[in-house]
Amino acid sequence: MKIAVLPGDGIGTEIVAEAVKVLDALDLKFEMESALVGGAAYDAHGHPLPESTLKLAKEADAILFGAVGDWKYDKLDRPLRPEQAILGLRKNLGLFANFRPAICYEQLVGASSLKPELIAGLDILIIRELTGDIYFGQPRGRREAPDGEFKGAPEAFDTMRYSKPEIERIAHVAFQAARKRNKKVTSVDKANVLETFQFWKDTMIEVHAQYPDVELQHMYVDNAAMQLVKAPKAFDVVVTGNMFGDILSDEASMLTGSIGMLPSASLNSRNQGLYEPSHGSAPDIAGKGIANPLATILSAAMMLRFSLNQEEAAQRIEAAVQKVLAQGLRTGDIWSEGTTKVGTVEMGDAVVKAL
Ligand SMILES: NC(=O)C1=CN([C@@H]2O[C@H](COP(=O)(O)OP(=O)(O)OC[C@H]3O[C@@H](n4cnc5c(N)ncnc54)[C@H](O)[C@@H]3O)[C@@H](O)[C@H]2O)C=CC1
Ligand SMILES: CC(C)CC(=O)C(=O)O
Ligand SMILES: [Mg+2]
Repeated sequence: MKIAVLPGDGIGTEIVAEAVKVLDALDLKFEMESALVGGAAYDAHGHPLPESTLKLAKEADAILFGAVGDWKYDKLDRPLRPEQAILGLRKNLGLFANFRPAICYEQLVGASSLKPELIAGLDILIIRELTGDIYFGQPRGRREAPDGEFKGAPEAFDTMRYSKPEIERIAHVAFQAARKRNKKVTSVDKANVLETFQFWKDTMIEVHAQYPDVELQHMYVDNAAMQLVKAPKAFDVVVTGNMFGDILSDEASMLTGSIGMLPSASLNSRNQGLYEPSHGSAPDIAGKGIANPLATILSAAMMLRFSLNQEEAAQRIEAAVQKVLAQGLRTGDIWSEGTTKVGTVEMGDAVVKAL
Protein backbone atom coordinates (compact mmCIF):
# COMPACT_ATOMS: atom_id res chain seq x y z
CA MET A 1 0.00 0.00 0.00
CA LYS A 2 1.31 3.41 -0.94
CA ILE A 3 0.38 6.84 0.42
CA ALA A 4 1.20 9.96 -1.59
CA VAL A 5 2.03 12.75 0.84
CA LEU A 6 1.37 16.23 -0.57
CA PRO A 7 1.89 18.89 2.13
CA GLY A 8 1.53 21.95 -0.13
CA ASP A 9 1.84 25.49 1.22
CA GLY A 10 1.55 27.54 4.39
CA ILE A 11 0.49 25.48 7.40
CA GLY A 12 0.13 22.50 5.03
CA THR A 13 3.72 21.43 5.66
CA GLU A 14 3.39 21.84 9.44
CA ILE A 15 0.16 19.89 9.90
CA VAL A 16 0.99 17.10 7.45
CA ALA A 17 4.28 16.51 9.30
CA GLU A 18 2.25 15.82 12.45
CA ALA A 19 -0.14 13.45 10.65
CA VAL A 20 2.82 11.57 9.15
CA LYS A 21 4.34 11.31 12.61
CA VAL A 22 1.12 9.70 13.88
CA LEU A 23 1.00 7.29 10.92
CA ASP A 24 4.66 6.38 11.45
CA ALA A 25 3.98 5.64 15.11
CA LEU A 26 1.31 3.10 14.10
CA ASP A 27 4.03 1.19 12.29
CA LEU A 28 1.67 -0.13 9.62
CA LYS A 29 4.43 -0.58 7.03
CA PHE A 30 2.86 1.63 4.40
CA GLU A 31 5.12 3.16 1.81
CA MET A 32 4.92 6.97 1.90
CA GLU A 33 6.24 9.20 -0.87
CA SER A 34 6.12 12.99 -0.77
CA ALA A 35 5.87 15.48 -3.61
CA LEU A 36 5.50 19.20 -4.09
CA VAL A 37 2.09 20.66 -4.87
CA GLY A 38 0.55 24.14 -5.06
CA GLY A 39 2.68 27.26 -4.70
CA ALA A 40 5.68 25.18 -3.60
CA ALA A 41 5.48 23.20 -6.86
CA TYR A 42 5.00 26.38 -8.89
CA ASP A 43 8.16 27.85 -7.34
CA ALA A 44 10.19 24.70 -8.05
CA HIS A 45 8.73 23.52 -11.37
CA GLY A 46 6.65 26.41 -12.76
CA HIS A 47 3.34 24.53 -12.31
CA PRO A 48 1.12 23.94 -9.23
CA LEU A 49 0.38 20.33 -10.23
CA PRO A 50 3.47 18.95 -12.02
CA GLU A 51 3.07 15.76 -14.05
CA SER A 52 5.26 13.87 -11.56
CA THR A 53 2.99 14.85 -8.64
CA LEU A 54 -0.15 13.89 -10.54
CA LYS A 55 1.41 10.56 -11.52
CA LEU A 56 2.32 9.81 -7.89
CA ALA A 57 -1.23 10.69 -6.79
CA LYS A 58 -2.80 8.50 -9.46
CA GLU A 59 -0.62 5.52 -8.59
CA ALA A 60 -1.07 5.79 -4.82
CA ASP A 61 -3.73 3.94 -2.84
CA ALA A 62 -4.45 7.12 -0.94
CA ILE A 63 -3.32 10.73 -0.81
CA LEU A 64 -2.66 12.73 2.32
CA PHE A 65 -2.97 16.40 1.42
CA GLY A 66 -2.24 19.54 3.44
CA ALA A 67 -3.41 22.75 1.80
CA VAL A 68 -2.39 25.03 -1.05
CA GLY A 69 -2.37 28.76 -1.64
CA ASP A 70 -0.83 32.00 -0.58
CA TRP A 71 -1.74 35.61 -1.23
CA LYS A 72 1.54 36.09 -3.13
CA TYR A 73 0.25 33.92 -6.00
CA ASP A 74 -3.06 35.78 -6.40
CA LYS A 75 -1.84 37.76 -9.43
CA LEU A 76 -0.78 34.68 -11.42
CA ASP A 77 -2.86 33.54 -14.38
CA ARG A 78 -5.57 31.29 -12.98
CA PRO A 79 -4.21 27.99 -14.40
CA LEU A 80 -0.95 28.61 -12.52
CA ARG A 81 -2.47 29.50 -9.17
CA PRO A 82 -1.88 27.02 -6.30
CA GLU A 83 -5.60 26.27 -5.86
CA GLN A 84 -5.61 24.71 -9.35
CA ALA A 85 -3.56 21.85 -7.89
CA ILE A 86 -6.31 20.66 -5.54
CA LEU A 87 -9.00 21.30 -8.14
CA GLY A 88 -6.89 19.40 -10.71
CA LEU A 89 -6.35 16.45 -8.37
CA ARG A 90 -10.06 16.23 -7.61
CA LYS A 91 -10.97 16.33 -11.30
CA ASN A 92 -8.19 14.07 -12.59
CA LEU A 93 -8.84 11.39 -9.98
CA GLY A 94 -12.62 11.70 -10.19
CA LEU A 95 -12.93 12.46 -6.47
CA PHE A 96 -16.59 13.43 -6.65
CA ALA A 97 -17.73 12.55 -3.13
CA ASN A 98 -16.45 14.77 -0.34
CA PHE A 99 -17.24 13.70 3.22
CA ARG A 100 -16.93 16.41 5.86
CA PRO A 101 -18.04 15.08 9.24
CA ALA A 102 -18.75 17.83 11.77
CA ILE A 103 -18.47 16.23 15.19
CA CYS A 104 -18.34 18.25 18.37
CA TYR A 105 -16.14 16.40 20.83
CA GLU A 106 -17.43 16.58 24.37
CA GLN A 107 -14.24 18.31 25.52
CA LEU A 108 -14.68 21.13 22.99
CA VAL A 109 -18.27 22.07 23.70
CA GLY A 110 -16.97 25.24 25.36
CA ALA A 111 -14.66 26.13 22.45
CA SER A 112 -17.42 26.84 19.97
CA SER A 113 -18.86 30.30 19.53
CA LEU A 114 -22.29 28.71 19.90
CA LYS A 115 -24.16 27.93 23.12
CA PRO A 116 -23.09 24.54 24.56
CA GLU A 117 -26.62 23.10 24.50
CA LEU A 118 -26.84 23.69 20.74
CA ILE A 119 -23.73 21.69 19.90
CA ALA A 120 -23.18 19.14 22.68
CA GLY A 121 -23.35 15.72 21.03
CA LEU A 122 -23.37 17.15 17.50
CA ASP A 123 -22.56 14.59 14.80
CA ILE A 124 -23.54 15.62 11.29
CA LEU A 125 -22.09 14.63 7.94
CA ILE A 126 -21.84 17.09 5.08
CA ILE A 127 -21.51 15.39 1.72
CA ARG A 128 -20.32 17.86 -0.87
CA GLU A 129 -20.29 17.07 -4.60
CA LEU A 130 -16.73 17.89 -5.52
CA THR A 131 -16.07 17.73 -9.27
CA GLY A 132 -18.95 19.68 -10.81
CA ASP A 133 -20.97 22.87 -10.32
CA ILE A 134 -19.77 26.40 -10.92
CA TYR A 135 -16.22 25.52 -9.80
CA PHE A 136 -15.67 23.50 -12.98
CA GLY A 137 -18.39 24.62 -15.42
CA GLN A 138 -17.38 26.01 -18.80
CA PRO A 139 -17.45 28.53 -20.37
CA ARG A 140 -16.06 31.08 -17.98
CA GLY A 141 -14.02 34.18 -18.45
CA ARG A 142 -14.08 37.90 -19.08
CA ARG A 143 -15.58 39.71 -22.03
CA GLU A 144 -17.59 42.74 -23.11
CA ALA A 145 -21.18 42.41 -21.84
CA PRO A 146 -23.11 41.26 -24.92
CA ASP A 147 -26.45 42.72 -23.78
CA GLY A 148 -28.40 44.29 -20.92
CA GLU A 149 -28.17 47.66 -19.23
CA PHE A 150 -24.37 47.57 -19.21
CA LYS A 151 -23.88 46.26 -22.77
CA GLY A 152 -20.28 46.75 -23.88
CA ALA A 153 -18.89 47.09 -20.35
CA PRO A 154 -16.27 44.60 -19.14
CA GLU A 155 -17.89 41.64 -17.36
CA ALA A 156 -16.91 38.27 -15.93
CA PHE A 157 -18.94 35.07 -15.99
CA ASP A 158 -18.88 31.44 -14.78
CA THR A 159 -21.16 28.54 -15.61
CA MET A 160 -23.15 26.60 -13.05
CA ARG A 161 -24.06 23.15 -14.36
CA TYR A 162 -24.76 19.60 -13.24
CA SER A 163 -25.47 16.57 -15.39
CA LYS A 164 -28.02 14.01 -14.23
CA PRO A 165 -25.45 11.20 -13.64
CA GLU A 166 -23.36 13.55 -11.51
CA ILE A 167 -26.33 14.29 -9.26
CA GLU A 168 -27.47 10.67 -9.20
CA ARG A 169 -24.14 9.31 -8.02
CA ILE A 170 -23.77 11.81 -5.16
CA ALA A 171 -27.41 11.17 -4.20
CA HIS A 172 -26.68 7.44 -3.89
CA VAL A 173 -23.61 8.21 -1.75
CA ALA A 174 -25.73 10.39 0.56
CA PHE A 175 -28.63 7.95 0.92
CA GLN A 176 -26.27 5.04 1.54
CA ALA A 177 -24.35 7.05 4.15
CA ALA A 178 -27.63 8.00 5.85
CA ARG A 179 -28.62 4.32 6.05
CA LYS A 180 -25.60 3.75 8.29
CA ARG A 181 -26.54 6.75 10.46
CA ASN A 182 -29.89 8.30 11.45
CA LYS A 183 -31.56 7.76 8.06
CA LYS A 184 -32.19 11.40 7.23
CA VAL A 185 -30.84 13.34 4.24
CA THR A 186 -31.21 17.09 3.84
CA SER A 187 -30.60 18.09 0.23
CA VAL A 188 -29.54 21.72 0.11
CA ASP A 189 -30.34 23.64 -3.07
CA LYS A 190 -31.45 26.95 -4.48
CA ALA A 191 -34.24 25.53 -6.62
CA ASN A 192 -36.35 28.64 -6.14
CA VAL A 193 -33.90 30.63 -8.28
CA LEU A 194 -31.47 28.35 -10.14
CA GLU A 195 -32.41 25.87 -12.88
CA THR A 196 -29.33 23.80 -12.03
CA PHE A 197 -30.65 23.29 -8.52
CA GLN A 198 -34.26 22.60 -9.56
CA PHE A 199 -32.73 19.79 -11.63
CA TRP A 200 -30.67 18.76 -8.57
CA LYS A 201 -33.83 18.62 -6.44
CA ASP A 202 -35.86 16.71 -9.07
CA THR A 203 -33.04 14.17 -9.40
CA MET A 204 -32.71 13.78 -5.61
CA ILE A 205 -36.45 12.97 -5.47
CA GLU A 206 -36.09 10.39 -8.25
CA VAL A 207 -33.13 8.63 -6.60
CA HIS A 208 -34.84 8.77 -3.22
CA ALA A 209 -37.49 6.36 -4.55
CA GLN A 210 -34.84 3.63 -4.16
CA TYR A 211 -34.34 4.49 -0.47
CA PRO A 212 -37.82 4.49 1.12
CA ASP A 213 -36.27 3.81 4.54
CA VAL A 214 -34.41 7.16 4.44
CA GLU A 215 -36.18 10.47 5.03
CA LEU A 216 -35.45 13.15 2.42
CA GLN A 217 -35.82 16.82 3.30
CA HIS A 218 -35.17 19.72 0.92
CA MET A 219 -33.84 23.05 2.13
CA TYR A 220 -32.80 26.24 0.36
CA VAL A 221 -29.17 27.09 0.98
CA ASP A 222 -29.87 30.44 2.65
CA ASN A 223 -32.20 28.76 5.15
CA ALA A 224 -29.66 25.92 5.62
CA ALA A 225 -26.97 28.45 6.54
CA MET A 226 -29.32 29.85 9.17
CA GLN A 227 -30.54 26.46 10.48
CA LEU A 228 -26.95 25.23 10.85
CA VAL A 229 -26.36 27.76 13.60
CA LYS A 230 -29.93 27.74 14.95
CA ALA A 231 -30.50 24.00 15.40
CA PRO A 232 -27.53 22.07 13.98
CA LYS A 233 -28.49 18.82 15.67
CA ALA A 234 -31.64 18.64 13.53
CA PHE A 235 -29.39 17.58 10.61
CA ASP A 236 -28.01 14.10 9.97
CA VAL A 237 -26.59 13.91 6.42
CA VAL A 238 -26.49 17.11 4.38
CA VAL A 239 -25.91 16.66 0.64
CA THR A 240 -25.24 19.60 -1.61
CA GLY A 241 -23.32 20.94 -4.58
CA ASN A 242 -19.71 21.96 -4.75
CA MET A 243 -20.01 25.67 -3.93
CA PHE A 244 -22.76 25.46 -1.32
CA GLY A 245 -20.90 22.55 0.31
CA ASP A 246 -17.68 24.54 0.41
CA ILE A 247 -19.38 27.41 2.22
CA LEU A 248 -21.63 25.39 4.54
CA SER A 249 -18.79 23.11 5.66
CA ASP A 250 -16.67 26.08 6.76
CA GLU A 251 -19.71 27.30 8.68
CA ALA A 252 -20.24 23.85 10.20
CA SER A 253 -16.60 23.74 11.30
CA MET A 254 -17.36 26.34 13.95
CA LEU A 255 -19.91 23.95 15.42
CA THR A 256 -16.99 21.65 16.22
CA GLY A 257 -14.99 24.39 17.92
CA SER A 258 -12.69 25.39 15.05
CA ILE A 259 -11.97 24.85 11.39
CA GLY A 260 -8.81 23.17 12.65
CA MET A 261 -11.00 20.26 13.80
CA LEU A 262 -12.82 19.43 10.55
CA PRO A 263 -11.30 16.54 8.53
CA SER A 264 -12.38 15.42 5.09
CA ALA A 265 -12.27 12.50 2.69
CA SER A 266 -12.71 12.91 -1.06
CA LEU A 267 -13.49 9.60 -2.73
CA ASN A 268 -13.85 8.33 -6.28
CA SER A 269 -15.84 5.34 -7.48
CA ARG A 270 -12.85 3.04 -6.84
CA ASN A 271 -12.68 4.15 -3.17
CA GLN A 272 -9.35 5.76 -3.85
CA GLY A 273 -9.28 8.87 -1.76
CA LEU A 274 -7.64 12.16 -1.01
CA TYR A 275 -7.64 13.13 2.65
CA GLU A 276 -7.21 16.71 3.76
CA PRO A 277 -8.37 19.11 6.44
CA SER A 278 -11.33 21.23 5.34
CA HIS A 279 -9.39 24.42 5.87
CA GLY A 280 -6.82 26.15 3.69
CA SER A 281 -3.15 27.08 4.02
CA ALA A 282 -3.81 29.79 6.64
CA PRO A 283 -1.04 32.17 5.53
CA ASP A 284 -1.85 34.40 8.51
CA ILE A 285 -0.47 31.81 10.96
CA ALA A 286 1.92 29.84 8.72
CA GLY A 287 5.42 29.31 10.08
CA LYS A 288 4.43 30.20 13.65
CA GLY A 289 4.02 26.62 14.87
CA ILE A 290 0.51 27.32 16.21
CA ALA A 291 -1.76 25.66 13.62
CA ASN A 292 -4.09 22.95 14.85
CA PRO A 293 -2.98 19.64 13.29
CA LEU A 294 -6.01 17.65 14.50
CA ALA A 295 -8.14 18.05 11.34
CA THR A 296 -5.25 16.58 9.35
CA ILE A 297 -4.59 13.83 11.88
CA LEU A 298 -8.32 12.96 11.83
CA SER A 299 -8.18 13.01 8.00
CA ALA A 300 -5.39 10.43 8.23
CA ALA A 301 -7.76 8.31 10.36
CA MET A 302 -10.41 8.60 7.63
CA MET A 303 -7.76 7.50 5.13
CA LEU A 304 -7.01 4.38 7.15
CA ARG A 305 -10.74 3.60 7.34
CA PHE A 306 -11.90 4.35 3.79
CA SER A 307 -8.92 3.58 1.55
CA LEU A 308 -6.51 1.37 3.50
CA ASN A 309 -8.84 -1.05 5.26
CA GLN A 310 -7.40 -0.32 8.71
CA GLU A 311 -10.47 0.36 10.85
CA GLU A 312 -8.73 -0.50 14.09
CA ALA A 313 -5.87 1.90 13.43
CA ALA A 314 -8.38 4.61 12.47
CA GLN A 315 -10.14 4.16 15.78
CA ARG A 316 -6.85 4.28 17.63
CA ILE A 317 -6.12 7.71 16.17
CA GLU A 318 -9.61 9.00 16.94
CA ALA A 319 -9.41 7.73 20.52
CA ALA A 320 -5.96 9.31 20.92
CA VAL A 321 -7.31 12.68 19.74
CA GLN A 322 -10.11 12.49 22.30
CA LYS A 323 -7.57 11.55 24.96
CA VAL A 324 -5.35 14.59 24.36
CA LEU A 325 -8.42 16.82 24.41
CA ALA A 326 -9.46 15.20 27.70
CA GLN A 327 -5.95 15.95 29.01
CA GLY A 328 -6.77 19.60 28.39
CA LEU A 329 -4.29 20.20 25.57
CA ARG A 330 -5.40 22.86 23.07
CA THR A 331 -3.91 24.75 20.17
CA GLY A 332 -4.79 28.45 20.17
CA ASP A 333 -7.87 28.09 17.96
CA ILE A 334 -9.63 25.80 20.48
CA TRP A 335 -8.08 27.15 23.65
CA SER A 336 -10.33 28.25 26.51
CA GLU A 337 -9.78 29.28 30.11
CA GLY A 338 -8.47 26.41 32.24
CA THR A 339 -6.91 24.43 29.37
CA THR A 340 -3.25 24.20 28.36
CA LYS A 341 -2.12 25.96 25.20
CA VAL A 342 0.23 23.92 23.01
CA GLY A 343 1.80 24.35 19.58
CA THR A 344 1.43 22.25 16.43
CA VAL A 345 4.34 19.90 17.19
CA GLU A 346 3.43 19.44 20.86
CA MET A 347 -0.11 18.52 19.84
CA GLY A 348 1.19 15.95 17.33
CA ASP A 349 3.56 14.53 19.97
CA ALA A 350 0.71 14.26 22.45
CA VAL A 351 -1.44 12.31 19.96
CA VAL A 352 1.46 9.92 19.29
CA LYS A 353 1.88 9.39 23.03
CA ALA A 354 -1.85 8.79 23.47
CA LEU A 355 -2.08 6.12 20.73
N1 LIG B 1 -7.94 22.62 0.03
C1 LIG B 1 -7.14 23.69 0.01
O1 LIG B 1 -5.97 23.56 -0.26
C2 LIG B 1 -7.70 25.02 0.36
C3 LIG B 1 -6.95 26.12 0.09
N2 LIG B 1 -7.40 27.36 0.44
C4 LIG B 1 -6.47 28.46 0.21
O2 LIG B 1 -5.86 28.80 1.48
C5 LIG B 1 -5.48 30.17 1.47
C6 LIG B 1 -6.04 30.86 2.71
O3 LIG B 1 -7.45 30.90 2.63
P1 LIG B 1 -8.42 31.42 3.80
O4 LIG B 1 -9.64 31.90 3.14
O5 LIG B 1 -7.68 32.32 4.70
O6 LIG B 1 -8.85 30.08 4.59
P2 LIG B 1 -8.07 29.22 5.66
O7 LIG B 1 -8.93 28.05 5.93
O8 LIG B 1 -6.68 28.94 5.24
O9 LIG B 1 -8.02 30.15 6.97
C7 LIG B 1 -9.18 30.76 7.52
C8 LIG B 1 -8.92 31.14 8.98
O10 LIG B 1 -8.87 29.94 9.76
C9 LIG B 1 -7.63 29.81 10.42
N3 LIG B 1 -7.22 28.40 10.34
C10 LIG B 1 -7.29 27.59 9.28
N4 LIG B 1 -6.79 26.39 9.56
C11 LIG B 1 -6.38 26.43 10.85
C12 LIG B 1 -5.76 25.50 11.71
N5 LIG B 1 -5.46 24.25 11.32
N6 LIG B 1 -5.46 25.89 12.96
C13 LIG B 1 -5.76 27.12 13.40
N7 LIG B 1 -6.35 28.05 12.61
C14 LIG B 1 -6.64 27.72 11.35
C15 LIG B 1 -6.66 30.72 9.67
O11 LIG B 1 -5.61 31.15 10.49
C16 LIG B 1 -7.58 31.84 9.19
O12 LIG B 1 -7.72 32.81 10.19
C17 LIG B 1 -6.03 30.75 0.15
O13 LIG B 1 -4.98 30.78 -0.77
C18 LIG B 1 -7.10 29.75 -0.26
O14 LIG B 1 -7.35 29.73 -1.64
C19 LIG B 1 -8.58 27.54 1.10
C20 LIG B 1 -9.37 26.46 1.39
C21 LIG B 1 -9.00 25.12 1.02
C1 LIG C 1 -9.64 25.74 -3.75
C2 LIG C 1 -10.92 25.63 -2.98
C3 LIG C 1 -12.06 25.18 -3.81
C4 LIG C 1 -10.72 24.73 -1.85
C5 LIG C 1 -11.74 24.85 -0.77
O1 LIG C 1 -12.13 25.90 -0.32
C6 LIG C 1 -12.23 23.64 -0.19
O2 LIG C 1 -12.02 22.57 -0.70
O3 LIG C 1 -12.90 23.72 0.86
MG1 LIG D 1 -13.35 25.66 1.47
